[in-house]
Amino acid sequence: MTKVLLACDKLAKRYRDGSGEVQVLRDVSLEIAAQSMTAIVGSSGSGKSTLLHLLGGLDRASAGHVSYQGDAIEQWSNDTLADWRNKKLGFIYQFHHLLPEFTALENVAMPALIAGDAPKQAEQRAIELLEQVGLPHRAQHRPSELSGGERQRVAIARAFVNRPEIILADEPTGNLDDDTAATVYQLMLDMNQAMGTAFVVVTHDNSLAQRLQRVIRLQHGQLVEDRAGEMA
Ligand SMILES: Nc1ncnc2c1ncn2[C@@H]1O[C@H](COP(=O)(O)OP(=O)(O)OP(=O)(O)O)[C@@H](O)[C@H]1O
Repeated sequence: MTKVLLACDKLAKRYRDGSGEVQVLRDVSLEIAAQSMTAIVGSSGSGKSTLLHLLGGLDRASAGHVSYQGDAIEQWSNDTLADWRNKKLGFIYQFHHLLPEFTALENVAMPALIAGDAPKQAEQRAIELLEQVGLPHRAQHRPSELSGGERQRVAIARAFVNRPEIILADEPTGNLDDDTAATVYQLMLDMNQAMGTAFVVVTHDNSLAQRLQRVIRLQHGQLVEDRAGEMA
């Protein structure tokens, strides 16, 4: 049986605004298996980013549960959550969020240093990852000296530095042209194959989503479709 890494059960999220409550997610239950690749699609405002944030413990649900290997994360303290996010999860965003004053190498090494790795060890791991994403020659460049696709590849390398079990990616190719987006997608598929890291990828792009193993669709905050993609 496949190991379930991350799961949510009857998840709901409501926001209060001036005129009352807005229900952004309702009754979402799903399981993410180890080493799997899942796309979350749906129109703008359907709740994709909200779901990803709840799965990553970046926000708290209004109702329902998120569990990691069977442990309900809402029971954890903020310190435990932060430690879990640093060591077991990787995050990739639409805008790379690289630190502008640091080199590509330093950006990739940063989460390893935060996790307590020795600087030499963190640097060595960052060099290996920059090689894996095809950018060893850009290690000493700052983000402003890199192309959009290169920055996103550095962000992918950074997401892997602490050997996470799962990477949550929010529109990782949303800011790239079609060809660069396809290359970055292929890189994520290759990294999944090479390291067995699970991915949950929020995307607007149905054709890229279709290249993953599983495609989940949200509509008005509800899970309306859960089907196999091409990779299945
Ligand atoms: N902090 C907040 N307060 C109030 N409403 C919010 C808040 N965050 C998100 N929303 C609302 O929740 C809904 C879902 O937002 P979410 O960002 O999850 O959608 P999405 O599917 O990721 O959209 P997109 O594809 O445009 O990024 C939207 O209607 C949004 O306006």
